[in-house]
Amino acid sequence: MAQLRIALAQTNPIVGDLSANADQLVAWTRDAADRDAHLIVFTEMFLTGYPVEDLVLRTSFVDASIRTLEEVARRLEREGLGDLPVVVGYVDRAGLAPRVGQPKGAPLDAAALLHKGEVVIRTAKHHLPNYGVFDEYRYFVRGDRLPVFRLHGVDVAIAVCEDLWQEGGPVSVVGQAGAGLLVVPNASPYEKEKDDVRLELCARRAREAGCALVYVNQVGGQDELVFDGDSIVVNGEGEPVARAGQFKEELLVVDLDLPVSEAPAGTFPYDAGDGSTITVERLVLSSEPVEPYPAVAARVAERLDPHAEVYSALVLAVRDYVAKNGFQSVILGLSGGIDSALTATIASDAIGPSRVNVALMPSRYSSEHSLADAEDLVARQGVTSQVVPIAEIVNAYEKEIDLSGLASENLQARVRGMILMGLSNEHGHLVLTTGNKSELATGYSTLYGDSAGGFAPIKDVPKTMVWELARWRNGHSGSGFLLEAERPIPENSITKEPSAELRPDQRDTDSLPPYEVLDRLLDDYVEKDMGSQELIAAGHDPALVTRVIRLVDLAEYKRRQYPPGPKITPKNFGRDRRLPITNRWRETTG
Ligand SMILES: Nc1ncnc2c1ncn2[C@@H]1O[C@H](COP(=O)(O)OP(=O)(O)OC[C@H]2O[C@@H]([n+]3cccc(C(=O)O)c3)[C@H](O)[C@@H]2O)[C@@H](O)[C@H]1O
Ligand SMILES: Nc1ncnc2c1ncn2[C@@H]1O[C@H](COP(=O)(O)OP(=O)(O)OP(=O)(O)O)[C@@H](O)[C@H]1O
Ligand SMILES: NC(=O)CC[C@H](N)C(=O)O
Repeated sequence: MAQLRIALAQTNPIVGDLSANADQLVAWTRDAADRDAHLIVFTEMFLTGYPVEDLVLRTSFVDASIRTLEEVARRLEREGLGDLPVVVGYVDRAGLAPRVGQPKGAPLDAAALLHKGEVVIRTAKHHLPNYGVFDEYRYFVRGDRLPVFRLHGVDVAIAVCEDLWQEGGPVSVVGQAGAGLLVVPNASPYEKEKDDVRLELCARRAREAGCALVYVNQVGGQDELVFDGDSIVVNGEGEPVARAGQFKEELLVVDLDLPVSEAPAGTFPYDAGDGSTITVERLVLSSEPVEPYPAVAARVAERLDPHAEVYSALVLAVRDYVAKNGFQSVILGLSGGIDSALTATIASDAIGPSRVNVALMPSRYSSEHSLADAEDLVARQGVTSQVVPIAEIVNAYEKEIDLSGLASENLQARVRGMILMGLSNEHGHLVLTTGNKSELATGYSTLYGDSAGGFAPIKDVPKTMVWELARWRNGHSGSGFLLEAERPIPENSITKEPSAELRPDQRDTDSLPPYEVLDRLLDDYVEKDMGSQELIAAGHDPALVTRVIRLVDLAEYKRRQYPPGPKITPKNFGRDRRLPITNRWRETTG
């Protein structure tokens, strides 16, 4: 056996900023070298960021990715870091080396090994995820090899993200190739409770391969996705030996005792068990085991509880959307209700209350407690507020154009949307949209009104979870967020009955069933894709099934115009659920 110290770079790359990502790579590699690591592993497509979507279809982008990789290898050598091998993800193209059956030049979701100023290994993801939020058949061709490099006597194999999740392919030949360690760069987006799935997956693959496994995941927000980190190291029996924290950058350093190999270098084809042939390419970097040294205690970070996890995902998503898109501040309409209260709190926790602006915009139908509850939140959190009464603006509008009923109700929401966009234009604030998933599902929002804005932090949070998160946050001050206030959300905003206040005494339940009933039905229809017969068989009221399905189906056009917001459930509106707007398919109940 031989010891190796592995550094897992759980980093937050910026999509498209290749030079900033390269700078990060050098800085983290220096840190790993200072901590005497023998190998550092970065995340999938770290140099380009992930996902880069149609950027990979541009030759200039792929060229820049390859050029950046080669430059950073040379730079590491120049800066005295070339002796520390670096595994890093980037975008390459097929055809630089012969690959059977692949179009020359098609993009690859690639990983490389950098050593002594050179790119010594180039490989690519074999299994391309093409479900849920992933579209990788559109972008990439598959890799067909498993590189194995000998480092201080230990054979280390490299595979990329989805290769772990599917049977067959490179991971299935790791055991046959006799590797002593498998390292896997990942970009695995967050969804509730996915950390349990990942740990189980890593453990199973390690047992199958009979070797330790190092799983390095990205962290940070990228449009609708948020990456939670949760990098993991398991031993050959599948037992966890180290684990990074969630939603934070971290250089996780772990010492492993690994078997020494003497297999000869060379290239060998293996039947991968999925109809493909995987070529194992062996390279020897160094055969001499390192002198035994005192191991550092590995960190096994505690898991966040389910509410802390979702809340942290939302906070990180807002923080990164704001920072990565160059905003200094945000603005939202604060009604005294729970949706805008939770959105304001997430924003304060993400960027600090001094950068959060709220507009209190009472109308002729606003209840007294609405303004009082909104003012209460402002006082608790110290956000910057302004009161803009809308009654006169609405009156002036109605003097010129005759609107009644719903059209007149919606006008109020639209006037508010216009005020927020005006303040955004004037001061450069990002407008946060406050709708939750139950409203998005049923179309319970006004186009160009409360659905206006730039980023929608709680759009994937069902209303019942909005209340749960608000209660959780009030019970967890000092959880490491930027807002220091005790109980930042007014109790009244949590306990009062929800109302859009667009007409006197309006209640959400005038148009919608109680949210506990609605959310259960939406979960089955939207997330589990059950048809009407199945929904009724599952115990939902048939009349409600017909009504709610209709609302959901007819609201597709609204959802397409809704701002992006972070995915936290297994199926968000957006990348996970794509339905035609012009669509006459209706579920029947009989
Ligand atoms: N297929 C389609 N493709 C493209 N556009 C389509 C369309 N069907 C209708 N439209 C357009 O959409 C318009 C109707 O949509 P929209 O103007 O939004 O209005 P609408 O959906 O009719 O009304 C808004 C609903 O949301 C509720 N609301 C409003 C504000 C806040 C809250 C809350 O509590 O959060 C609830 C309100 O009580 C009401 O039930 C039509 O006039 C038409 O122009
Ligand atoms: N009086 C108001 N002042 C400021 N903003 C408002 C006001 N009323 C509504 N809004 C904005 O419009 C959004 C939709 O609010 P509305 O009251 O119609 O329904 P809601 O979904 O119950 O939201 P909330 O729980 O935040 O009240 C609010 O979240 C808020 O951003
Ligand atoms: N980037 C990837 O290949 C990610 C796919 C994988 N199933 C995950 O969510 O972790």
